[in-house]
Amino acid sequence: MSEALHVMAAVIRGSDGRILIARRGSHQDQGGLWEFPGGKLEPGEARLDGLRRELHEELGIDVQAARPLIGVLHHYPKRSVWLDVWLVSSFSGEAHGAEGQPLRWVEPAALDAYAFPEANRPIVTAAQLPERYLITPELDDLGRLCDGLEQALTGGIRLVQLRQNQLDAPAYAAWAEQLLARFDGRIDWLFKGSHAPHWPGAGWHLRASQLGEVSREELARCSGWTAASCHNANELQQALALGVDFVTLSPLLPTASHPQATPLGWEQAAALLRDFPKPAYLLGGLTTPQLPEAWQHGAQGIAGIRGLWR
Ligand SMILES: Nc1nc2c([nH]c(=O)n2[C@H]2C[C@H](O)[C@@H](COP(=O)(O)OP(=O)(O)OP(=O)(O)O)O2)c(=O)[nH]1
Ligand SMILES: [Mg+2]
Repeated sequence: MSEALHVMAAVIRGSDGRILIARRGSHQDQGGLWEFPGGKLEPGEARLDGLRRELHEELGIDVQAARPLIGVLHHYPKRSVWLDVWLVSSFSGEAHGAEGQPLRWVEPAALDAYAFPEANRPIVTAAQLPERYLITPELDDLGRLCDGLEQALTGGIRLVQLRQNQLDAPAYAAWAEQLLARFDGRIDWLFKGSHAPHWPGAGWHLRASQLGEVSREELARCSGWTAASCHNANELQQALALGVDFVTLSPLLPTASHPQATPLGWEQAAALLRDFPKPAYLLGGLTTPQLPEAWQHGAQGIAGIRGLWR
């Protein structure tokens, strides 16, 4: 990281949820491609100051609320860049291309249609994913699960992993189909299992032990989000090599569901995520008020069963 160019960049989210992108000039590095506005941090400059300065210079806006979103170290043939990307959720002024660059406000899902530099793939994913990832508790009754999910939706949850380790594969598939029908389009689901789920748009969450078994071809059969459970540097590397969209990293703190596991703690998690260029949710003993701490330690947000249920 020391020799990489430290670049501050912003995912700027307007009040309607759309995201601002700009087109790089043809004379610039990565010219002609779309980017998240920003630029090089100056020597001795604090990160947030650099972000404010760049957005003022390039867009004529003043940042009012921003927090870290994702850090991506990327090696281009001619230079290495550390893209230090923040989410800007409030600003004053009217954004305009102060350097003559074209701008566009885009729905998060539509970002996939734009050509970005190679380093940007995980930033686009981070811009599309929410800050919380709910993992369902194991319940013996589908009706109770539905009631709890309705409450979670009211509380702003929209990304959910169906974890029901008490069910065999056919029973699990039956629940999955009923839940897909019932919550039609309101939840982004990730399912577990030995094969990619075949339902359109359904995601797939791999156990750590599947990282060495699943092929990239099998992963590509999944039309929704792909994710993996990771617990150490080795599993994070495997997840990166396989090419999942995001991971969970656990256990952060002691939990009731995994009492025998040794917790990572905040500092070790932050050290692991510094070198990991994909969105990661911290998991284990966390609740919503700890989100800002998770962001400060390099995470996309938090995942949880009990901590996010109700
Ligand atoms: N701002 C920004 N830079 C990106 C993105 N993706 C990506 O690979 N980069 C690379 C391209 C450049 O090598 C570097 C950013 O430097 P820059 O050219 O924007 O720096 P700057 O605004 O200070 O510009 P300049 O005055 O040197 O032209 O990071 C992105 O989404 N936003
Ligand atoms: Mg720039």
